[in-house]
Amino acid sequence: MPGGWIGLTIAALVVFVIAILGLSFFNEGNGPTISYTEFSKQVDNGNITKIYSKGDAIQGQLKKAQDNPEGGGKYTKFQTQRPSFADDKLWQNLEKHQVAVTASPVVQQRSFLSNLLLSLAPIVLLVVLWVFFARRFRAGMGSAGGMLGRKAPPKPVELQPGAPRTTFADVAGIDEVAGELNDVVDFLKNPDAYRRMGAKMPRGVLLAGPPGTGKTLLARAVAGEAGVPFFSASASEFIEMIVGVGASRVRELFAEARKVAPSIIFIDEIDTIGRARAGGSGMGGHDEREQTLNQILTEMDGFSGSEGVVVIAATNRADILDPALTRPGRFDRIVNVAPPDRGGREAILEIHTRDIPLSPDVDLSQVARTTPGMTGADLANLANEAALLAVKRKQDQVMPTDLSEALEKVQLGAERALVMPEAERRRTAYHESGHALLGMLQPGADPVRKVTIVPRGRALGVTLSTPEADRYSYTEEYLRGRIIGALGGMAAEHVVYGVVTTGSENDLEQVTNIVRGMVARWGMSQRVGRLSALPNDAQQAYGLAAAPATLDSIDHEMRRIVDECYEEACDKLREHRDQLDALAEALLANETLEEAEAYRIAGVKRLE
Ligand SMILES: Nc1ncnc2c1ncn2[C@@H]1O[C@H](COP(=O)(O)OP(=O)(O)OP(=O)(O)O)[C@@H](O)[C@H]1O
Ligand SMILES: [Zn+2]
Repeated sequence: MPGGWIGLTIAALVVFVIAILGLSFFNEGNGPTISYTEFSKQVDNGNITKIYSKGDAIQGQLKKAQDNPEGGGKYTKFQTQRPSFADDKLWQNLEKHQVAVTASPVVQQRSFLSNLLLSLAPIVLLVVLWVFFARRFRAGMGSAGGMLGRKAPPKPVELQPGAPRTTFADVAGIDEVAGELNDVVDFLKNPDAYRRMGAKMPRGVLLAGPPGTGKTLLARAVAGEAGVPFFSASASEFIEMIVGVGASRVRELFAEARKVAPSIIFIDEIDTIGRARAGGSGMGGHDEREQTLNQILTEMDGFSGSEGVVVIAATNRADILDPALTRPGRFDRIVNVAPPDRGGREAILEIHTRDIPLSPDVDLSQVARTTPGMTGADLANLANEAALLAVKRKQDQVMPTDLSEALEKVQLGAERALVMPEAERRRTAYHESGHALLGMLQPGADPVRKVTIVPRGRALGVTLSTPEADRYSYTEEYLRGRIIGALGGMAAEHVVYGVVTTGSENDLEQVTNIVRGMVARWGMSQRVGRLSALPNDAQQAYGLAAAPATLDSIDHEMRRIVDECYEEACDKLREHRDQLDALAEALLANETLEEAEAYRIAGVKRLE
């Protein structure tokens, strides 16, 4: 247990310091140490009154004070050491000068230092005990730390009862996300109602999204809405500490939170400890990470679910997280926090200019239009920079020019390109419109729920289609429709620009998966026939493998189907070009279109 050796180290240091102090204290009392030559001279001069000797160590007193060889005034008391090889007539000399000599036997006496230590032993014991109990006591209070290089752990931030609370009103542009967190708030407000019904609440919520999208803000808002204490820690702080401390800090944090439950624990940057474990245990830092992660998982497993402690974690790398973290009963609720669209940006700007006097000429919706790609943090920064400029210029209001100059500054200062070039936005708008329009036109296809050109992860835009009800099997027509829809983005770029970009990688992956299944697994190609032409593991274990000729025809058939679908996609888009244009323009203006809006703009009646 680290506490033990930390305590011992401290005690040892304390003893050491006291010993040094004690030594110098004793030295003071016995005067400076002078050379034996100097001592002999004083004896010859008859300037010694008495000495005390123990072995060859001599302490003594002068008649007349001499200049201190160590500097700092005069001395009368001194000490010195007689060299073992000295063959002077010391005794005769002392006698001659009538020096009083006292001596004590060497054998029975311990050395000066051990004498000192022995006399200090009770004190040392007390100090050790004190340190030990103080540490235990402090650890029990959940705030150990501050001693000897041990980094003081972050103190849980509880919301002060009187302090202004963060609420959902402070969060804008991510309404869906706030909605998803509403039942967490509800639960925290009234855990008893849930307990009575035997309902289990999610223990962990994972907020996933790029930096600055308001994940921390959201977690605070959940606490604020529910009026419960908020404990915040950053996962990286756990592993910066010395080995073994990360896990105990986690334990402390959860213990504190349980004491005041219902409450929220927020763990930022969970990916720093929650990365998928690369096989095999690595070096020290690695183990520390794992121990800390395991402790978090253990604490979460320990929840009965009705204790009312909800853990909210944030990451911008949800893709690399250890699957153990997202298992049921842990962070089983993943909430994606995307950068805001135009409407969202306007709302965020409104929040962050609440306390800034704006000139009536300032049009926030115009500012929102010119800031695609910016996150809530970027916009908060923008508003602040504009206010700073206005102050510098001694204006009493923020003018449109302040905002546009602040925007330039913010964009220049930001490392990443905040704003997608207009040409690329337009191309993305066409790409997504292609997916969406073909999805709408395809009979039997899943309805288009949402189209957006707000980037998510590595995707520049997203078209979301989900079925009305669960599907258990698929017709060939449906699968072709899916392929056509997936090729819609590339086809739209082809039709509108005549060239294609790299933006269709994921689409093509999806297409390949579907068409491989059609040809090699589901018997939808006459040429390959009704057989499972890509053997599964079990079949392979029996040595079953597709013949080269079969592989050839699979390849041929996959290409044929995809080529046919691509032709059809391009033809359809050419035929419905004005609908495609209308969708793309609407996307450029609004960035996100919901289902009803999208169908209305495309002029397509939803096929039931
Ligand atoms: N949706 C939003 N509405 C209002 N303000 C926002 C929003 N998103 C971010 N902000 C502003 O940006 C600041 C920083 O956001 P926050 O720290 O919550 O982002 P984050 O997603 O936790 O970022 P990181 O991943 O870097 O920790 C907030 O304090 C707030 O002022
Ligand atoms: Zn696409």
